[in-house]
Amino acid sequence: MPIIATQNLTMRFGGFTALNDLSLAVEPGVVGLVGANGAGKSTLIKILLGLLPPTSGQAAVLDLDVAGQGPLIRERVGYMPEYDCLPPDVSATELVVHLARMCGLPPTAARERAADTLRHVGLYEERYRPIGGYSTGMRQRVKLAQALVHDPQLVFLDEPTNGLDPAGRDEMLALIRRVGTEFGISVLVTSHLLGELERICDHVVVIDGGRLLRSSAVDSFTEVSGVLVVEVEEERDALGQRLATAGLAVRPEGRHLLVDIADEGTYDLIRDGVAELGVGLIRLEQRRHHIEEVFR
Ligand SMILES: Nc1ncnc2c1ncn2[C@@H]1O[C@H](COP(=O)(O)OP(=O)(O)OP(=O)(O)O)[C@@H](O)[C@H]1O
Repeated sequence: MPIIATQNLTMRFGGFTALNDLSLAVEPGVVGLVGANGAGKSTLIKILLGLLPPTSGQAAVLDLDVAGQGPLIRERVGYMPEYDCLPPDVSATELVVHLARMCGLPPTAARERAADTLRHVGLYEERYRPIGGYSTGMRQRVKLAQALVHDPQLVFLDEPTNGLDPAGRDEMLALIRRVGTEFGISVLVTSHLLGELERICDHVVVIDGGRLLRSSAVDSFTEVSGVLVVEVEEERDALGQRLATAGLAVRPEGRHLLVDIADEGTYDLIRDGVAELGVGLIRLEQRRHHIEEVFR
């Protein structure tokens, strides 16, 4: 059963079309929703939560119709909004316990669930301090915790890596992947960066100007290419010259050489070249496409 299905979904704000005849079906797993700023990602999420009635078309989440079953959808779906409106003078614990109580959990269960969830997202002692003093990364974690505290089947995460530095981004992406794999919760995560979603998603939906560009498994975006990545401990350029002299198409990229695979003999030529130079071979693998290349 698809977790999200839309049919000819269109959303107009006055004369402006934010979503244009969008039809898609998404299976459980970690799903990326990619598009430039203004592509319509947040609008789609609000429609899927039953908070914004579409101009036309249908949409269902977990087999529930957004038109009449919004409250049931929101019971089963967690939502991490793009912009935060976290109260600065309460602690993460107080906020998440409060939101768990609002979802209907009894007091003791709400406290236990909040503590577990905050630990899972990586907030420990600091969870007792007021949110006003938190870093952007900690605030994003609080937003993630409140989306997870009522044990949803599915979470919508709107730009969860916004404002994070590279290390913070990596940690957040790893956390999102764990939500999908270890906690068994399906995820719809938005980003304007294709590259970061490629690393953690099973499936990617790309929208542009409110229209569907592509909806496919990440594997099919990142098929192996006909290029080998070769990394040696030293003598990269000498190896490159040898391979070029032997007739191979070779070019340097960063610390590696990229070698076009002509035929099976290509592997033998690389092996012989490395052996003759007496250097250590660190990496020899077929390069995979990156999603970004598909859209370039
Ligand atoms: N309530 C509204 N009234 C008028 N226009 C709106 C409204 N909400 C969204 N839009 C417009 O619809 C388009 C899509 O907005 P949306 O927020 O869905 O984009 P997005 O892909 O989430 O981008 P971002 O990451 O920048 O928020 C934008 O051009 C936006 O200005």
